[in-house]
Amino acid sequence: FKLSGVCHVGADGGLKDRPRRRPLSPFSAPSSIRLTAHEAFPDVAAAIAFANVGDDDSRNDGDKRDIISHEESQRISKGGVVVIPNWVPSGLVRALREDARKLFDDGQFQPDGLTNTALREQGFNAKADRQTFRGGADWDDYDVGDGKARMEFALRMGRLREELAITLDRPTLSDEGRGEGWEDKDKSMRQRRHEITYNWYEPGAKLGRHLDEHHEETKGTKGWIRPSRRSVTWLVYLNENWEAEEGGVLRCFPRTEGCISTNDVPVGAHEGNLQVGWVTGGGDEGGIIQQYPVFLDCFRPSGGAALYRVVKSSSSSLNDDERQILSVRDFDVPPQPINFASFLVPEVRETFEQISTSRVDPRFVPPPLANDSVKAEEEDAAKISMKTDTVDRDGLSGEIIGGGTVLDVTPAAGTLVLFDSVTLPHLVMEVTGSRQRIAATGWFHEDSQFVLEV
Ligand SMILES: O=C(O)CCC(=O)C(=O)O
Ligand SMILES: [Fe+2]
Repeated sequence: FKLSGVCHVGADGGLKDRPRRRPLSPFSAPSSIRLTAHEAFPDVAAAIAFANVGDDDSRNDGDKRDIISHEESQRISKGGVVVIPNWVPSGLVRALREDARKLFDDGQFQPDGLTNTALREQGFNAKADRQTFRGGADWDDYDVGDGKARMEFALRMGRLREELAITLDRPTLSDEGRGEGWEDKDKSMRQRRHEITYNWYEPGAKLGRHLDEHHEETKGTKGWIRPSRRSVTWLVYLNENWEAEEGGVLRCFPRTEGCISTNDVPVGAHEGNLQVGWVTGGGDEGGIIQQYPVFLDCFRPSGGAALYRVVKSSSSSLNDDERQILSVRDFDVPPQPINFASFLVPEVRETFEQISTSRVDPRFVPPPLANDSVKAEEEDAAKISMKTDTVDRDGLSGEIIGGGTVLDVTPAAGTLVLFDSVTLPHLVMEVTGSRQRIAATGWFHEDSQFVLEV
């Protein structure tokens, strides 16, 4: 085994003063996975851990780069999308693709994330809907497919998660917790804290615009149940030589490049309060329209909720941020569909953009409004086609709409995509070619703000 890369994370002297770094050995990759591997493969688990740390990926070669760069992780914090081609070595990509195919042939995938069309017709349609191999109990189940490749990949993702816990200053990302129901004899009840899955789109399948996580207070009776929530979304595509004409593009809706580069308030959550929108403010600097995340605090001393933005103080201490309350008075969060703008002071209301509304997110619609949502989806499709400008970054193209942009990512083998799970709407365009679109996808979790005792 190559041992040269064993200390690759610690070897970066530049990381020393980042907060809360935990000592990281190859074996501190998810212990949950390691334990199971030992159970199943007592002697190869260690071998994989070592072999993998020194793998021949150029990103880990002598340039002492981390598993992702500091700039890349800052892009997530600022509300951007990180896209890194060839992040997973091609041999591992091939093994995972073959594994997914085998699992699919064995009937191990389940329908998941039904499109609106399917909801209307009350049924799953393989030609229209995405299907998933749930990581829960099965990701490290050595009885099916290529468990060794899946573990090697899980270790790699575990190292990335540890890195993000530090660089994003989201310390509870590094908690490995087995997750809910792990002791449960019924496998289907078991859940990992950090989700890891394969997903599969037949030709014709697509996934509507959505967010991967929402503020618990907006979830009605489904809120405040789980001890952890989705924090960072990751996608790794497995499709060899995927061509643009084959469709299946991941369409993301980040802010503009200018806004991302000037944003100094971390997106997603502030002191446990999740982000629900954006507001324009402070005039435009050099032609750049600045937008700031708007957070929802539902634990105000009044017992009600308030919307606020964070104003960075001029002092360098991170704890000196001030909350600028943007709502007229404290309020009770109503049931869906929620229009947060109605609680805002008039000056702010005009530029407020809610991240997720029933109009732009088909999954955010309560059942009685299903027909409206269809209309909304059509309106939205029209809006998406109204392109006003284009951007080009690192060969990725997108079109600017409203206060944000559209960023399209081709699902090419080995490409890693990362973004904050709360702040970034996205969708998968229809697969128009004749072959399946296959990806490994997952969510790194951080602690929920709190959990209701039931
Ligand atoms: O497969 C993709 O590119 C995105 C999938 C997705 O958005 C999801 O599973 O939530
Ligand atoms: Fe998603």
